[in-house]
Amino acid sequence: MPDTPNTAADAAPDPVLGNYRQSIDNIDAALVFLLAERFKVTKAVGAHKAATGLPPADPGRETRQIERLRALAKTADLDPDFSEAFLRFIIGEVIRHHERVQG
Ligand SMILES: O=C(O)C(=O)C[C@]1(C(=O)O)C=C[C@@H](O)C=C1
Repeated sequence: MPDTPNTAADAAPDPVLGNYRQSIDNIDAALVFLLAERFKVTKAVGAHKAATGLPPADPGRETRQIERLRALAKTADLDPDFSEAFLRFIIGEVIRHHERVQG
């Protein structure tokens, strides 16, 4: 996976902190690629919805996604409230994209 090098400002004099930051940078890069893939798919979904007259938002689907993500978060020892807020933020952005496509 391609990555941009750290700036000098990121370089930590403490090697332990430096190693942690290297992992954080790798994880952040993965998140960006994962989000890019998700938005590629939702862009296609938005085009499909516009072409077939489906509404931008599907609240039932969102409820099921959030329920599932909250359960996964608990299993992963991640705060379920944070996970829900994160997913709601992304879905909100997707719905805005869908609405723009529908005009
Ligand atoms: O699954 C859909 O119908 C989508 O448009 C995708 C998505 C999502 O981002 O996951 C976005 C909006 C909907 O309200 C539900 C889910």
